[in-house]
Amino acid sequence: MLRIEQLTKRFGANAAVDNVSFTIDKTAMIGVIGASGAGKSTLLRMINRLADASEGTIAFQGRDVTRLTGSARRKWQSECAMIFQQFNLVPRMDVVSNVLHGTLNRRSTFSTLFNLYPTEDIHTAIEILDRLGIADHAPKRAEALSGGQQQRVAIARALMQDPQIILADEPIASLDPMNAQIVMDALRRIHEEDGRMVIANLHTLDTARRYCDRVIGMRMGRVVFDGTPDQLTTGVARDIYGAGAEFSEAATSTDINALAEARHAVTA
Ligand SMILES: Nc1ncnc2c1ncn2[C@@H]1O[C@H](COP(=O)(O)OP(=O)(O)OP(=O)(O)O)[C@@H](O)[C@H]1O
Repeated sequence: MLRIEQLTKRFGANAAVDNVSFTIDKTAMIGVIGASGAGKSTLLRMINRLADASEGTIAFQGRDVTRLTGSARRKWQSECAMIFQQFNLVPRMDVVSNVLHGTLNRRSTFSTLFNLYPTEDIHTAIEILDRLGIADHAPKRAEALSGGQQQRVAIARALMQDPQIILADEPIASLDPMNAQIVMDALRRIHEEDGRMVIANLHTLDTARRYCDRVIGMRMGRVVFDGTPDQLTTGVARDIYGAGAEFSEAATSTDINALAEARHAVTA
């Protein structure tokens, strides 16, 4: 499905991503972890073609997407929708219009200019918002929503593109544990129910273990771990983060697990 081969991105003398290769041969939810500066964002941005590779190839379903240009590149970008830590919504625009922005790549300049959306697209946008539990907020300005709700709007915008892959760059880094859980649950459900591949950069180990089928660990631009959540032991994590014996998992925790356990205790 997705084959990354010897992918490198250099910024001057610094290789942000250094000779990375891996294959994802079935739809899965993948977590990419690693310390700040390990190259996680650069990797995702290259897959989405927001950044160009210096060397190597990215192929999806046998098609090389590494050097697409113009409309072919834009088409690829809608096949692998990206969501970001800071949501990247238009704050003063209403929620449903933000979601409809997901169709920009396939609309004419004229209709974009005058905000003309087909009724069918408006219905689809509302259905997606409903699926994510935020249809009631459709007419509100995006800036009036909480962080967790805004991230769900961003996910809805991504789904509007009907992508095969969702690339999530630190999707919960700005959220409190409860909203982090809601957003991660939504991504997992989208993967399971729609069969979409999800690749998420995560800064916390517990989230990667809890939600992902496979975890890729990066350190200084290289892949230093590629395995299942079970294989991601504290010792392995220490190597990925380049930390010593003082390494504490708590430092990379969102407390999603603690929150889930607390809920379980209340309902038990
Ligand atoms: N546009 C750029 N110009 C120059 N250097 C860059 C640029 N983007 C990233 N880098 C460098 O590439 C390296 C990897 O950065 P990247 O943002 O991919 O890491 P990351 O693992 O996503 O980190 P974080 O978790 O802090 O977002 C860093 O050394 C960073 O300074």
